[in-house]
Amino acid sequence: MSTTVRTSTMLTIKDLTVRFRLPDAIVEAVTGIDLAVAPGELLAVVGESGCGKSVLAHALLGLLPANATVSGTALLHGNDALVDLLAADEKTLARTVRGRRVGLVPQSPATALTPVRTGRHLLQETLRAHGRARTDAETVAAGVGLAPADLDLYPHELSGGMAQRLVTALALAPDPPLLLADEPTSGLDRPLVDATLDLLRARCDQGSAVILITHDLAAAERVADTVAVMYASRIVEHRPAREFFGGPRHPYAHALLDALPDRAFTPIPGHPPMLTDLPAGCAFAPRCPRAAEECGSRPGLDSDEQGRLACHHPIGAHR
Ligand SMILES: Nc1ncnc2c1ncn2[C@@H]1O[C@H](COP(=O)(O)OP(=O)(O)OP(=O)(O)O)[C@@H](O)[C@H]1O
Ligand code: NI
Repeated sequence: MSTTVRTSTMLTIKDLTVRFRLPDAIVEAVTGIDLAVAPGELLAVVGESGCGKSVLAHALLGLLPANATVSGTALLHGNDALVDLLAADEKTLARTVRGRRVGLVPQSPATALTPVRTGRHLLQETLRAHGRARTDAETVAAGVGLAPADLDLYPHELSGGMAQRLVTALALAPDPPLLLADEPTSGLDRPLVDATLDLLRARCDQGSAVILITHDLAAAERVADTVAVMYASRIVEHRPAREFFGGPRHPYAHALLDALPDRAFTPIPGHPPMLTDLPAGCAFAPRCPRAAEECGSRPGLDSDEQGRLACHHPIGAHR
């Protein structure tokens, strides 16, 4: 973990907002996200189910369905030309961005894999498509704990955990400078969880940037440099991992940590709000032990000593 301020950036997201049109409602899936990630940085994006984590990743790669409206900018830096991922056309995204400059470990590996090809075929095809034909598929597979024999299986013959490892290998194979890993450890046993996390960490240490989307706070604690907490489509806290795990300031972030088995193991009462019907004020207020009258107006995401926080009554505030 590192608390140093980085000067270069790999991706700069400004005011990213995603709405889904439904026949009788609008889903406020992602709202006003400002976020940056630097080469060598592992940013963990955490939060309960349905808070907008996957939609954020899909927006960056132009993978949202037709009922979505996206606004904002997402500048991808790096050795290749600067590109705004939110303004780029499908041809640019398909030819130069997806896979090559920005890798995605998708959340649902089973649906992401072509059913009629073995893992070996898929991996070799990916390596070839990205100019890495001389890289051995078995070596890449070994990195995620897949044996050579596993590669000869078809997707339907893979266990959930094996499919998960295969999609991770497929995302890593082109060696993208930015990797979006959406719940890459789901369905894995603890040793494989740790091995996958350490693999992502190693990529960062070699200079890649990784955005790790996870509901597993323990995973984030193991490898993240920075943590962004999402609640009801917005970032509510963002700071270096060391400070975050040492004592988050947002009551929601605190509750998330308290829910961990090796901490208080206390579930958060209630449920997140419906994204079709968000309250005007702080979205967490109805579940928050610190909520007061001011929380009826929504707090801005303001900078504090180490990061950013959106809360009228943060933990550790001297007032
Ligand atoms: N195509 C769509 N049309 C309408 N609503 C959608 C669509 N895709 C996603 N949503 C909604 O957007 C919200 C955010 O979903 P998202 O998948 O980003 O959540 P998440 O944080 O990744 O949750 P999980 O941890 O369960 O993966 C959810 O309320 C979801 O129902
Ligand atoms: Ni998701």
